[in-house]
Amino acid sequence: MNATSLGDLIETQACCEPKAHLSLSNVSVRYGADTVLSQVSLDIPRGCITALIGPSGCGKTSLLCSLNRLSEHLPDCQVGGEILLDGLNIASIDALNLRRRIGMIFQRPNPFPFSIHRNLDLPLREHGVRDKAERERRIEIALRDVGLWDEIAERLHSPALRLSGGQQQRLCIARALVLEPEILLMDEPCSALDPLSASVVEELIKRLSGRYTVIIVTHNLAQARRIANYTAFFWTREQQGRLIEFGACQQVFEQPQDALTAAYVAGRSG
Ligand SMILES: Nc1ncnc2c1ncn2[C@@H]1O[C@H](COP(=O)(O)OP(=O)(O)OP(=O)(O)O)[C@@H](O)[C@H]1O
Repeated sequence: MNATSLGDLIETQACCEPKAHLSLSNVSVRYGADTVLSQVSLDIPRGCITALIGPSGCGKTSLLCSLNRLSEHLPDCQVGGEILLDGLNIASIDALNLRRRIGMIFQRPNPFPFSIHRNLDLPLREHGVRDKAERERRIEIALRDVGLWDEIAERLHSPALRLSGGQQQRLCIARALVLEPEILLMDEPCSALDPLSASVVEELIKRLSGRYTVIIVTHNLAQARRIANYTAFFWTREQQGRLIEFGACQQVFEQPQDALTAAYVAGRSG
């Protein structure tokens, strides 16, 4: 991998604290006998947006799912190597607590088939927030954070599935935020939305950086350039996904160190 140290990278990215929030060492992902991602070592900077890019099938989603151990629920999936969250191995963290700290947003908005309010109240209850006033406080803050409060405050108890696709996706982001996470994993969060809703969600992701560490999988290279501070480029070699290059977004797009990266970001491959 052609990457400078995190300290060097941070100097070019004033928005970020120089500490790694997640540290990956030799992470690999297998489904049964097939290794689909091999030997990924990467420090994810705190409070920044890191985009994972690369052609279809190179293991971006598999990597994302291993970061909050969602992969444990995928049949035959085995994750090797070490993933540290603030220096602590995620294998040693209780899974419910880990998923509170590391929220996930999927490609297709997936609100629960309940009211808008219950979509946010339920996770709070599940995570043991017993005080109703506290739950209401957090629900309002989360809805304000995603810019939904003014749009839906009058109909909090109406079905979430009646919201537009873009509003549903923002509700799903609020559902993660209401648990006061540190990290948000986003798997192509805009790709199923119409262009206007996609740009609203993209703006929201930009606003969330700084407060949260965001790791976003995107096929939209223009989007990665617009919103990411850092970019990790993956490629499949010998049938295994590999991290080819990681660096400040501008460097990866404008001065890639690897010929594969250069071809991909220029649209000549993948
Ligand atoms: N649950 C699963 N069981 C078996 N193989 C899987 C599973 N999920 C993914 N794979 C395989 O792992 C490889 C990597 O898939 P993954 O979805 O992680 O790649 P990706 O880079 O996110 O692709 P895309 O950009 O198309 O979403 C692919 O060959 C895929 O077929």
